[in-house]
Amino acid sequence: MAATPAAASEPQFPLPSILNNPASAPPLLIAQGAEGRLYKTTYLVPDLACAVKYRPPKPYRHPVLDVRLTKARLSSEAKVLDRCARDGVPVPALYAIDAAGGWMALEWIDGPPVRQGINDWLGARPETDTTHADEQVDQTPLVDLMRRIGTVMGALHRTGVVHGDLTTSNMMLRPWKDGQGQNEGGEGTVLDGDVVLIDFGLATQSQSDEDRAVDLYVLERAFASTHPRAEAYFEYVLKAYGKTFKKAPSVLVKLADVRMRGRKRSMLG
Ligand SMILES: Nc1ncnc2c1ncn2[C@@H]1O[C@H](COP(=O)(O)OP(=O)(O)OP(=O)(O)O)[C@@H](O)[C@H]1O
Repeated sequence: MAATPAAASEPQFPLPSILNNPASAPPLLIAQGAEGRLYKTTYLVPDLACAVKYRPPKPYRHPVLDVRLTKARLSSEAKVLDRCARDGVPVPALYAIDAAGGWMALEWIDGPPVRQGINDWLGARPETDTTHADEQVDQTPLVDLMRRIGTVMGALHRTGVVHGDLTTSNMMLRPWKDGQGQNEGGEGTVLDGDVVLIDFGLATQSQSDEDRAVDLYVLERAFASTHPRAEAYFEYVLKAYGKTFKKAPSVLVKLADVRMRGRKRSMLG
């Protein structure tokens, strides 16, 4: 969705003070979902961009219940972000939170969602390029990205967190510093960047193979429907994941069960 200045979209609720502060850049509405809104502004100093996730009050809910629910959800999201950051899982840094006020301020990730990177990459290539993953030397940057996704998923699971809503829209590509990771000719591609996981609104803490396998399955399904031309590349996510922590191979075995159940369910309608 295209970003619009917040003032132009006339919210029917007062914005929290962090978004009205004259010392910060005027908030830009980046995304609006059923639960919340995502604004771009600045934090503390004019050149530190930040993302403010705001969950406005829900008029259809009892106000006491509404505050409790919003507070619980934001606190749980913040706790997960904190845990990930502590263990080196790439997630946006948490700058500030007012759970009762319904908002948290996060590091601004200055890159596109992985979904957009992959679509741009595929869009610049003829259809036939992507059918046989192993034979396409030209697709190396895509294979590399798939491996980076698998490694990040492994880091997340190793830390005891399952995301709960993994899609290529909930991963962003944080640009590399000059020269980092570029190929020999020094040329960058639309797939460059560190994979950063976002949107932990449905995340839970779990160490179970089953929960981890379902997390992978959700991503596998989302990947196949969002990027059907690149479906064959998903195996690189799983191969990389399998090498990340001791229990990863047993999660992959469990994934086969989860897939089977998924197939049965879709056959039964
Ligand atoms: N830290 C960030 N930096 C830059 N852009 C971000 C950041 N976090 C989110 N975005 C952008 O805003 C969009 C929505 O963010 P997010 O998915 O976290 O919110 P949401 O869908 O409203 O959350 P929820 O599913 O918990 O209601 C993302 O798809 C992404 O484009």
